[in-house]
Amino acid sequence: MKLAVLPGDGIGPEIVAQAVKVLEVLNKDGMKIEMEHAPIGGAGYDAARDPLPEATLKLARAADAVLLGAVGGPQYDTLDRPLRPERGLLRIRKELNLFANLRPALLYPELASASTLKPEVVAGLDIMIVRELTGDVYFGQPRGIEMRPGPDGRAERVGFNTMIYSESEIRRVAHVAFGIAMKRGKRLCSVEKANVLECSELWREVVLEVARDYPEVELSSMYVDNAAMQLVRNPKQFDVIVTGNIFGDILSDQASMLSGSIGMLPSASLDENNKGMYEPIHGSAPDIAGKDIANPLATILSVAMMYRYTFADAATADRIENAVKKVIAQGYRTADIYTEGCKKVSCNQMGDAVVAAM
Ligand SMILES: NC(=O)c1ccc[n+]([C@@H]2O[C@H](COP(=O)([O-])OP(=O)(O)OC[C@H]3O[C@@H](n4cnc5c(N)ncnc54)[C@H](O)[C@@H]3O)[C@@H](O)[C@H]2O)c1
Ligand SMILES: CC(C)[C@H](C(=O)O)[C@@H](O)C(=O)O
Ligand SMILES: [Mg+2]
Repeated sequence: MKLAVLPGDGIGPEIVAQAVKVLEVLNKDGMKIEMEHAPIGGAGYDAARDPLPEATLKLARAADAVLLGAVGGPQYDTLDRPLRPERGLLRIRKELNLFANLRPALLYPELASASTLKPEVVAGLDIMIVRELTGDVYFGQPRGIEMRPGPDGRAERVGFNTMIYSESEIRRVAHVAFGIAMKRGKRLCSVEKANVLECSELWREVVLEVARDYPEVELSSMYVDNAAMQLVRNPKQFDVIVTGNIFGDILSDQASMLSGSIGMLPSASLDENNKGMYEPIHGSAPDIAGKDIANPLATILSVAMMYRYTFADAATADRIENAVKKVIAQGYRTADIYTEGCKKVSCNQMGDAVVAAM
């Protein structure tokens, strides 16, 4: 297996190094994963004046899977938009056609007290958010900032983006979500804003059409503002959520806090053949970068997802997830999930603890 490893920026290299330790253990046990590192995001810009250097994209295309840390940082925020780290991430998702982004929010029982919500609200939480990843307002044209006449007739700046979905884009991600629901609790909630947006109206219609192929799945629809509220009021009402790119981005960060920390949520971004890119849902966390205090578990759990979805090796995925369960049960905590009485560890120490638990 060939794995493209793209650490990126900020805490990216720190957390990816811990996931690489886990992969090295698997290699020692005979797995044969060939890892090749390449720059992306700000690191890509620094190396090649491109947030997605040609060589990185070539490596990612040739690889069986991609492991990514995170991109972005304040030093890049004033670059022209096409040169910004985030654009490199969006481009690799688009280039590899990774339209289905799986973001599981799962609460490890010992972390109930790390969540900012009451333990009884989050205990037993297990939600899968399926976020469409290559469409929506992220990629819609036209977009830009330009001068237009203002209310007083004088020119003023106007910023605009386009929210757009075709029925084929909605249909393919809906099929992925229904398929996942079939393997879980058979309940799917489609989240949109059909009361206001035509784009969402079409989303709702197409999801209803796809539902005919999955009579066993109980489908509901919810407006995104209500969904944001319900996720905090009673998150356990959800099994699988399917939603568009921007709503999924926001709701998954929100859902991450139900599991104790954004540092706990992994993700898989898949194409139609389950080839994929794996990354934590969080960003490069510039505020804690270089301090060896970031939580690497979301990245390590992303490696488990890689085994489950791209390599179809559930036993290895279980092995990694069980090691994470074990270190949490043993009381190891990075700062973001620390509660009194636990063992506070650094990013590196957490990686070592997972390796020891394998
Ligand atoms: N997929 C990605 O690469 C990705 C995702 C989100 C944001 N970003 C980028 O990251 C930069 C920072 O964005 P932001 O601050 O809005 O979001 P962020 O996710 O980087 O950080 C938000 C907060 O969560 C904390 N945090 C995040 N990951 C953590 C971890 N593993 N362990 C402990 N704490 C963690 C951070 O310290 C910060 O306080 C921006 O440049 C943004 O564009 C990248
Ligand atoms: C950095 C940004 C482009 C990205 C997104 O919005 O998709 C991030 O927030 C994420 O959730 O992966
Ligand atoms: Mg996000």
